[in-house]
Amino acid sequence: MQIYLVGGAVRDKLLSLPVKDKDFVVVGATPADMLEQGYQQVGKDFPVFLHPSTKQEYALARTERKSGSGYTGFTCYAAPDVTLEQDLVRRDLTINAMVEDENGQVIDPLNARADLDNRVLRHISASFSEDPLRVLRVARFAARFHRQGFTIADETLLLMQAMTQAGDLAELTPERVWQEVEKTLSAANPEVFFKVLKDIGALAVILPELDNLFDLAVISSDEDNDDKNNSNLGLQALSLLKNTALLSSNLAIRFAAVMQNLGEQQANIKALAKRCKVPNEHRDLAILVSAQQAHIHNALTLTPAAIISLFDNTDAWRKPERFQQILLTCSSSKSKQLADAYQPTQYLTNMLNTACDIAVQPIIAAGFRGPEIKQQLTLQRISALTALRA
Ligand SMILES: Nc1ccn([C@@H]2O[C@H](COP(=O)(O)OP(=O)(O)OP(=O)(O)O)[C@@H](O)[C@H]2O)c(=O)n1
Repeated sequence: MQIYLVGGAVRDKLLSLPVKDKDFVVVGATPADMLEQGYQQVGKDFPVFLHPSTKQEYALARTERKSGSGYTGFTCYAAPDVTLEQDLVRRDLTINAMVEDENGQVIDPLNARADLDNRVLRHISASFSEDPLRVLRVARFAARFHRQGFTIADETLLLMQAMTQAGDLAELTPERVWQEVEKTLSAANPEVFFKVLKDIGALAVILPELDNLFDLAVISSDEDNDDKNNSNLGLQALSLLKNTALLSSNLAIRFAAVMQNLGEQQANIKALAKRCKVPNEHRDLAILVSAQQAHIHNALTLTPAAIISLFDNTDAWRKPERFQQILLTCSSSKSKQLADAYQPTQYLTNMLNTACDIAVQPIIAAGFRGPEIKQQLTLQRISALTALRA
């Protein structure tokens, strides 16, 4: 049997990027050969094995044909006579179809190196369309490798568009969509993913709530808020995401950034989050940002009572770290200002620290009971903020 390193690890190595997972393809072996050597079988449908000590994935070379609809509608043929080239041809992109042998020699039967060198994301063959998830994967790779200069080949973009128009994406469950979105949110330029999907009509299918924003004009006249290129709320959402990605790698913050223009339509954030099983932390941050951003942008003009309400509504008392995440997400909307020049951050942080200094024990000691305690606390907090502003 011959064993080769394959896929993302070879690609990332050639791009001088850190290699995360190592996948291997095994040519000329049977499942029995693998088990005999101590490998553990993990794939039910595919012959995939874990190495006895490293636990890395070793898959027998296989050919795949789509036999029905859905994720499981594949016929897979793995046998010792499947060649390396046959295994590579069934894959998605040329840059993902190079291997490295045990001596570190790159083997490239599909001539993928040229695409890697020219920074092109190109599908390998028409069988790309057998897996609709690949439409999202290509958009994700475009987001991840944008900084390295990668663009999608015209013919690949056309195929992705054709697959979308043919309704292929309906096969994707919301959970699989979210898995790709989540992976994308950690990419260097997550906004590119959404832009690619918008351009080919796929965003309307997988995230219609976000897609609708592209039909809504930007109405704010706030000078330093508006990038002239942001003619609609969708484009503006993408530029907010772009700015936020420069400020934070936190996925909840990045998710809240791209959702924040749903503003008035928080029901849509809830619907999207429920359908896609978005983690609660992400959902809650997105809802709070979209609900409170207008108040936060105007923090310097708010009355002390309104500031205390803001802290109540965001539960800043019990969750000061999340409150900082809300501020960070809001700060990214000021595209011409750096985040540390966003005045509400320092201002509200000072206010919160001051209000938090009011202790509850003296209020109880003074004889207040039940709901009166909260009322007194609020009054004293408001007085403290009024004194601070004076
Ligand atoms: N829908 C898919 C999923 C995977 N692959 C192939 O399987 C390899 C491994 O897949 P995966 O680990 O998901 O992706 P990587 O390319 O390794 O990228 P990442 O760094 O995101 O894991 C890919 O390189 C690609 O050759 C494919 O052709 N079609």
